[in-house]
Amino acid sequence: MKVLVTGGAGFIGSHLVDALMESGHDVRVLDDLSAGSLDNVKRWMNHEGFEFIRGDMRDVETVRKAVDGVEAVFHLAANPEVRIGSQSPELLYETNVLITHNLLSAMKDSGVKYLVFTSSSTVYGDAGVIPTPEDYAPLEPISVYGGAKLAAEALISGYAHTFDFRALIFRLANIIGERSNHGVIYDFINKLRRNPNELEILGDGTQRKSYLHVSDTVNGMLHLFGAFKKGKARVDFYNLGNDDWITVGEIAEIVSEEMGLRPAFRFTGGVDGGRGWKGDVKFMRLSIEKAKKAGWKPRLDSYEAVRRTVRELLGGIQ
Ligand SMILES: O=c1ccn([C@@H]2O[C@H](COP(=O)(O)OP(=O)(O)O[C@H]3O[C@H](CO)[C@H](O)[C@H](O)[C@H]3O)[C@@H](O)[C@H]2O)c(=O)[nH]1
Repeated sequence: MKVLVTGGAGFIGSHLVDALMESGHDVRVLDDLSAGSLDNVKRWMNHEGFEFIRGDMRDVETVRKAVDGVEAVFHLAANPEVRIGSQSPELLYETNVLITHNLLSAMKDSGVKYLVFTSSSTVYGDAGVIPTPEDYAPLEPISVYGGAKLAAEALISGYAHTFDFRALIFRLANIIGERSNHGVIYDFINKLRRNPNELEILGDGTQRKSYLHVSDTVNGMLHLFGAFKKGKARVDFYNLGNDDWITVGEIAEIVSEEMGLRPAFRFTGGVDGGRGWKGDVKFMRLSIEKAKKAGWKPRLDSYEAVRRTVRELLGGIQ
């Protein structure tokens, strides 16, 4: 199958590209390299069946060229920073909603049959039910980022029903692993490299969320896409996460231990009752029963995924 991966030079995208190439698909990547890196895909650069387009999806013509001739689009291009919502809401709109609309607009005049989208747990906001199932309502995001992801989901559903393609939407927990270049583990490692004696922790450290390793994420996406293709649903939704969860304070302990340090922890206190920033969901654990029933389960729990990621980012595991 010939596929387009938007954001394919990014963190999750490049791991997905590895898996797709390894299973013999033809892969075209569209990436503006704003957060991703050519290094992440360099092993495929001179490979038959691999094509790289550097381009910004805010440009409609770029997107139109990228979808030409592909059967499926994996849409991972996005700005993943929840925390910038109060300073740069327009940027989150453009890099999550506008680019998705440009993609849908290009897809309606093309032969693309499937769209796979990486949405986020943040669409649930401060969910009243934990673990939160896919049919939880009302969806009330508390960040501009979560709102942008939900808007993108809604547009995808509307376009899929109107223009006869099928869409699979993943609501991801906190995804971590090799090549990630943002988020709590990356931040803690960098802070401790700068000052090994003290670690600043945003919020009160009790923020508790599910973390899923990128290898489990990509396995889940491809397994469930295979199942989705055999089914009939026009649009379907799956949470991908873990059955357990871990606090930011516990993550700080694991990072310190793996770096061989015993820093003093300095909690900033944060906003709105100990959140790291405005819009930071404090408690997040998704129900993954639907994905499990379809035959997927994570290999690493949240604690194992965090420890493995710390080792990967420190350079121990390639
Ligand atoms: O230096 C830091 C950085 C983060 N945190 C805390 O660590 C937790 C996790 O923060 P991340 O930045 O790692 O991740 P987010 O929960 O904000 O969001 C991540 O997971 C979401 C889904 O759950 C989205 O998909 C999003 O794109 C992705 O970055 C937060 O509670 C935050 O307050 C700190 O205490 N100190």
